[in-house]
Amino acid sequence: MINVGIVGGTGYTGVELLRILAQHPKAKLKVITSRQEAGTGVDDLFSSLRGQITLKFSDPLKVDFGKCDVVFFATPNGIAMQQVSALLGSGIKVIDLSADFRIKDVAEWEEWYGMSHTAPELVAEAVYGLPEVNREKIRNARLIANPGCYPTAVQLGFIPLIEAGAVDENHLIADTKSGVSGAGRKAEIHTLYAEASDNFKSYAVAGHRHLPEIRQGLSERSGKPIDLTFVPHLTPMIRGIHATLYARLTRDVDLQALYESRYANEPFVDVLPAGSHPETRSVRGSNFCRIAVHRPRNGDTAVILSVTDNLVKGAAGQAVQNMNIMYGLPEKMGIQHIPLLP
Ligand SMILES: NC(=O)C1=CN([C@@H]2O[C@H](COP(=O)(O)OP(=O)(O)OC[C@H]3O[C@@H](n4cnc5c(N)ncnc54)[C@H](OP(=O)(O)O)[C@@H]3O)[C@@H](O)[C@H]2O)C=CC1
Ligand SMILES: CC(=O)N[C@@H](CCC(=O)OP(=O)(O)O)C(=O)O
Repeated sequence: MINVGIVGGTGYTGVELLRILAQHPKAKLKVITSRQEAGTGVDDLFSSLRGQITLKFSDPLKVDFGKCDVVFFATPNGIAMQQVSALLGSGIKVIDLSADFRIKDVAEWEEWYGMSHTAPELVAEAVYGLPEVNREKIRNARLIANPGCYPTAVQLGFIPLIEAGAVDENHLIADTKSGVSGAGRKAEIHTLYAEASDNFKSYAVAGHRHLPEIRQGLSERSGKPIDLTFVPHLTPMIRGIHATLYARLTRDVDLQALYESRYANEPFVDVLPAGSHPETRSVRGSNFCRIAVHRPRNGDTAVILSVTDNLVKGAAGQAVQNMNIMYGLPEKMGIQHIPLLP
């Protein structure tokens, strides 16, 4: 069994980790923290977990992770980096769902995240937890930087085109939509029901912190710098990411064949039949990324549609996928949930 700790067990990604790991055949939850709910029974706060988890939330400042093999951080940016060094030093592996270790250029990270990095020496070692790209590195990693929700959907959508060198890589466009749970389980005006339930809006058009993460990942696939315009939107739904990606083709390519070939052996990337329009509800609660490719009027613009559940493939499910790989388990173990329909 893998003894697991979760820091931040009451947030949306933390609760998704609880949902998944409570039924994971090889995971044993040992520590779950929450400052606000310390001492409360997990299943008292989340009745859907009744009969699944008997632990109480621990105070993160008083907890001993010594009995854990791996600790997941489902905490705001800037928290994991304060604790990872000590955990690694104790032989405990870390899977960080925050952005603390995703961007290799520490100065760039500090600029976008507005804080000084307290563990810069670990950034180089951290493995970016996108299995479709880094599976072999993930196998032997001590520290995983789990990708963000938008970067997961956008990179999986663009990667086959970038690897094939088939597009103008300096004028990529990512038009992305997220459910409100992407903002986290905290009281903010813009995520209140009265504000978000009957509204649709773009935000951070001038620059979103996922831009450097996506640029880093796609530039690595290309072997040279790429650039893209990334525009996120907040949609009146709870969970889901829908990315509409645009790229100008620089040579003729059979998009359907390219994507089917690239993702043929990927357990969680589903390339839909030609002409499809993937819906976020088709991945709700599951670890799948469903992709459809289009070339309107057979012109020189590729339109790629990519959908994920921001809390699963965009966060907790991908984190457990990475854990499975790190521990030599079947990659789909514990994350084979079929989406809830309709
Ligand atoms: N929501 C999403 O779709 C995605 C989120 N992420 C990232 O994952 C991380 C978690 O996101 P999300 O679950 O939405 O966040 P939430 O705001 O929903 O939850 C945050 C959790 O962290 C705990 N926490 C807050 N501050 C501290 C602290 N100083 N020390 C220890 N624990 C703390 C909170 O509990 P308490 O305050 O009681 O301790 C809570 O359990 C973030 O970095 C986010 O950017 C990544 C991909 C997708
Ligand atoms: C709707 C919404 O607010 N989404 C969040 C995405 C949060 C996320 O993915 O977290 P990381 O920054 O750790 O990747 C945002 O746009 O900031």
